[in-house]
Amino acid sequence: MRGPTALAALFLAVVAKETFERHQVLRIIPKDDVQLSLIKELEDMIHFELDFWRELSGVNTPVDVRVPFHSLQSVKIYLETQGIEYSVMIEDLQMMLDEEQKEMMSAAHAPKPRNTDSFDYANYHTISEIYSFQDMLVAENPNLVSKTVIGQSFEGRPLNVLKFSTGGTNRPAIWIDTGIHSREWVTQASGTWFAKKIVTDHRRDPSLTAILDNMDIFLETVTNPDGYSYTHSTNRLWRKTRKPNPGSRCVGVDPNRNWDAGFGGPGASNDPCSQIYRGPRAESESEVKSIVDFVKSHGNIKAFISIHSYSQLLLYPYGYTRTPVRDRPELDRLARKATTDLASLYGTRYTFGSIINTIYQASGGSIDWAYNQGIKFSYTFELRDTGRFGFMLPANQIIPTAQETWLALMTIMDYTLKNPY
Ligand SMILES: CC(C)C[C@H](C(=O)O)[C@H](C)S
Ligand SMILES: [Zn+2]
Repeated sequence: MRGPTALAALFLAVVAKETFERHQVLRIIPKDDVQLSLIKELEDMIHFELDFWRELSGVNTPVDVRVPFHSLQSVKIYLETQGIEYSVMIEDLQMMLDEEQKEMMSAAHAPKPRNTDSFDYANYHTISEIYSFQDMLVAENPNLVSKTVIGQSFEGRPLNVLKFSTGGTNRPAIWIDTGIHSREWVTQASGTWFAKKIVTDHRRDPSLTAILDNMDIFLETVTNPDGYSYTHSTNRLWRKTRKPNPGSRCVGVDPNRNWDAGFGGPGASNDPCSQIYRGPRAESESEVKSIVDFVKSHGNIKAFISIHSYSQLLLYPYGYTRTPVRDRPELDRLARKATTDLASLYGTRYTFGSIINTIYQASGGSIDWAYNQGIKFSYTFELRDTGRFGFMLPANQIIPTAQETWLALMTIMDYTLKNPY
């Protein structure tokens, strides 16, 4: 594209992008139930346009919230007059975004990778770069990797799933998804790294070879493509899908509240403007329904792992109820071993436990649905970090994050192989 059209495109790109000058991310620590309800009231003050990065959970559990500059003074006065302790986690969000953009722009000038060996795993990529990576990986490894399109997003993008298989028919399988929340960029990047790792280590790592001699792995790396594309084009902090909500000016459904598991209960919102809007009905989002249909038609998925960021947590069901799952002791033991193995590489410390006891109540979540389908080893990861950068994790942490997470994934996959059910 040359001349005026390129200039117009650049102008549109600059104009279209939402900016976050002097937005701050505050970390609020509610000390008691009174302060919890005061923060809940803050969440209901929609004119403040608060974006909760970590939802309200319990006493002494941090709540992270992005506060637009126009609300900053009022919110700080509200907190201070109520004696609610807070700290500034991110001073100026736009400065972090500019830094990230600069890194991406310099990486974008690098020559296009001709193969998956020269792909730049240490940087964030656009959806088209990830799609072409997927096609290169398939082309380079026809005997191990294939691509299945399990459906289309609302805006018509393919929902690509990479299948890693050494043969057999309908073997027991592992499901891994990354990027269901589009702003959690380290997860799509880690998923891309996982895909290459499987190909690199197959026939070299005895544990992975044993897994692939007996099981298949299904990996969806861009699980919310419309949202991911929107984080590049318009709003870096977009979390939901991009389907308009009839009767509302607000767009999108939280794809991790849209599953048929405790759907519509506490821990989701019926407000289309909420970041945790559950949608008009369970499985209303094609990005969710496509996975549901795929898992049901496959019928032999033995582990379901959904990867998010941030907070460094390994979570198992349930999120929608305090009732412990039947397999809680086993899931807890496996989570302990997986997080220990993860920490063995760089010392990254994870907390583990059930969703509702470890982070907050969340209804309509993917792994609750998977567990209720009979998929015992259902886990949600929350990757790095614990809030210093949050969703804006610097690209130099992509590979270390992926490497350490892979150790935990191998622990879970190896255990699944050795404990058939
Ligand atoms: C299982 C839930 C609590 C995971 C969480 C969310 O969907 O809110 C992500 C970490 S964003
Ligand atoms: Zn998430």
